[in-house]
Amino acid sequence: MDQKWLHTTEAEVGSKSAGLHFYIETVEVNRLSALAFYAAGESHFKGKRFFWQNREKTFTLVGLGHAHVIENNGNENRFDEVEKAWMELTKNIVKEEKEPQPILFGGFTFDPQNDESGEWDGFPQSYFTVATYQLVIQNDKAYVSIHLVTDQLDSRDQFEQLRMERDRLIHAAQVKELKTYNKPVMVNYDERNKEQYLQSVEMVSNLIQDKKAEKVVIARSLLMDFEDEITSPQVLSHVINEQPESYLFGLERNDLLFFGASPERLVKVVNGHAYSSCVAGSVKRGKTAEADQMLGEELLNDPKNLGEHQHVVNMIVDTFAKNCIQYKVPKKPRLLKIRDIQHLFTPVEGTLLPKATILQLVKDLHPTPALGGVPRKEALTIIRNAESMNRGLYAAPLGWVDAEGNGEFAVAIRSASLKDNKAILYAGGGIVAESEAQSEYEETLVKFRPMLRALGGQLHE
Ligand SMILES: C=C(O[C@H]1C=CC=C(C(=O)O)[C@@H]1O)C(=O)O
Ligand SMILES: [Mg+2]
Repeated sequence: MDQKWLHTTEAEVGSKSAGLHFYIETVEVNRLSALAFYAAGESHFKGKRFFWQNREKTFTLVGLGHAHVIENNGNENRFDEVEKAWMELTKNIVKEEKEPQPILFGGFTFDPQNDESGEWDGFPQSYFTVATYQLVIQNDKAYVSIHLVTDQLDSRDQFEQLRMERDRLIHAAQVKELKTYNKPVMVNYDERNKEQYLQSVEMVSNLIQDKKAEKVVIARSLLMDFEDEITSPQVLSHVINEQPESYLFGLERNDLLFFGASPERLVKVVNGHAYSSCVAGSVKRGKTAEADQMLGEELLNDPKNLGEHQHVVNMIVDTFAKNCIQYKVPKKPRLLKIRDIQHLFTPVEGTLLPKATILQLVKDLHPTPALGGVPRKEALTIIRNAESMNRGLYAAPLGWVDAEGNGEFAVAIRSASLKDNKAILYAGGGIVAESEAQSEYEETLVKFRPMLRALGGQLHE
């Protein structure tokens, strides 16, 4: 097996009382399949895996096993708690130039105050892990790191075992031919609470006409039953093959897999520079190039969608104004076209003030009016009352941060959760005064498509 040893290091980490040691060993390996690496963890690490790929496909991350878990059930302070725990764990780590560092991957649920029972029962409000085996593919190079966080001073034997398992995983992932996976066979499909959703949209749009709020994003869910149990490499393989223009993600916790293909960045930080994107306002793709262009032109000039969009721009710009030395934002939105849908899109970027961190930005930005509404607090109360579901990680910040404070979070839309032989898909849309229930309903159908397709469901095409 071709692999180049890069370095092994050890640091004393954690709060003083914890007395923890963080052992890291990184090797560079010949190009391998990220999905095959993930799949190689099927028997040993099921329920403790994650997969992430950025929109540009320049960064792929896979985690198998848990070296360390940071989770909590806080509300407002949950972002600070995760940040503090992560800083404590990594403060003594010596950074090796040009090599991936330990990465913390996970998400914050959409709304800790939602107590609706369902597939998210028992899921922490913040859930982050450092993988035992971390695969990073970037700049055409692949790196596999072993992470061990332990209170044992002499971990040589344990580490030797970890190396053997690492070599097995690498070997399994250096496949010549990629495995192909069948589509799941669906046996039942249920648009849950469709009537209630239509009524909620009416009700919320009336509230907005009465000036009780300016914009509120209302979502619904769809249930699919399958003949057999589905594995997470199986669904991820379809998402990877079918949704090239999006952030691709999968996060397992026990018997739940949450996965999706989101076009929307919440925030990315690279060396003190921050990037966000306002994505709100939608229309379907056209069947021909001309029809597609016409639909796009209409979207760029449609007051209802421009209204939906502007709320997001205003809020993200305010957040950047507060956290940045300088920032820039284009005057007008442009189009973001993905496989099934086109959106209004405005990128925002800025140079961060020294005290601003990625997790503080996530805290300030979540939920943007593309997922929550305006005013934020009123919108969240309306959502809690109007939606008969718990969003869990749907529409929530999901992503990663490293020890230097670089990282990226997407908003986990176009997503679904999977347990045994059942999947629940999520989609919503921004309701404003001009919203009509039927066309909002149709917009959610388009937004369900990516996950519906990945799961072998019927398509309204
Ligand atoms: C809430 C969702 O989409 C948001 C992102 C882009 C466009 C949206 C819209 O036009 O309504 C939504 O704000 C979803 O896909 O479930
Ligand atoms: Mg919309």
